[in-house]
Amino acid sequence: MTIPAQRPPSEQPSAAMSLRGLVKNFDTRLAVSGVSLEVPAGSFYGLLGPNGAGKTTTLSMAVGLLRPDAGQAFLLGYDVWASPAEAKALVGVLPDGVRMFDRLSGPELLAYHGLLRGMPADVVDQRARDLLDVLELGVDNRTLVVDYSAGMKKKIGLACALLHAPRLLVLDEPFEAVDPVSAALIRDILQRYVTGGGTVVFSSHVLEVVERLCSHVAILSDGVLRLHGTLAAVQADRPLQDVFVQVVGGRVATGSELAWL
Ligand SMILES: Nc1ncnc2c1ncn2[C@@H]1O[C@H](COP(=O)(O)OP(=O)(O)OP(=O)(O)O)[C@@H](O)[C@H]1O
Repeated sequence: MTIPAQRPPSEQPSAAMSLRGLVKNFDTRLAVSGVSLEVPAGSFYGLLGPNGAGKTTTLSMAVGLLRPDAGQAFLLGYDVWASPAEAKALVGVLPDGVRMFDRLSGPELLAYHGLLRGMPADVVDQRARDLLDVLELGVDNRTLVVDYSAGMKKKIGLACALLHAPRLLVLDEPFEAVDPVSAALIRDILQRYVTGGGTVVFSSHVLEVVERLCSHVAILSDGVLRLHGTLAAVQADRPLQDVFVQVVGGRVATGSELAWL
């Protein structure tokens, strides 16, 4: 039976991403415990949290890579599990820890992604060249992606996410392992993308980047959304670092740790 695509009531949903009560257990471990979040269209949304907080699990459920035990995820008005083709056509995803087809070169990987998305070959070719050039990966670089450095893998993953000019970008730690020059370049690309009407949701541990870029912030810990809203409201005139430590709790050093070292 074919399930009809559920068109949103409005052609322009005000939320680019809407998460409703997402839950995920891994065996006996509750990784995400009822996360609900509205990401306004046109926002630059930073998802923060300590290691193991549930950021990757939440984003994976949000984009249809991991089936939730409970809850729903809507992307630009489409239920990602009921209407996956419609939802995924509008979204670019940089997943964390998902294997790419890394026995291809960068240009081949982009061509593969573009053609899989049904884009015309000449458009794929032109955009792939632009992306490889801008991200300094080498337009004619025949190195296989498996042999790329960690930062280069991040950048080719970002290029794959951007290739079809999606309306929403969901990026899991896009700044991890990239050098400062590339990070500045990626910040610039993403800022221009949001200025042009796109929406970005990304996870990061780099608070300075979040503070500089984001219009909205959410802080997750132990699978629970602790705080979310506009950057100004979340900060309330405090450095984001202070808010983060206060919200997630922090171990206080006594000075006697690893005394044997
Ligand atoms: N496939 C899996 N099988 C079992 N447990 C998992 C799996 N994926 C994640 N977990 C667990 O779920 C919890 C949340 O993990 P997740 O990767 O979502 O955290 P994170 O906030 O992205 O962490 P980090 O900042 O370190 O990347 C952790 O306790 C992790 O050990």
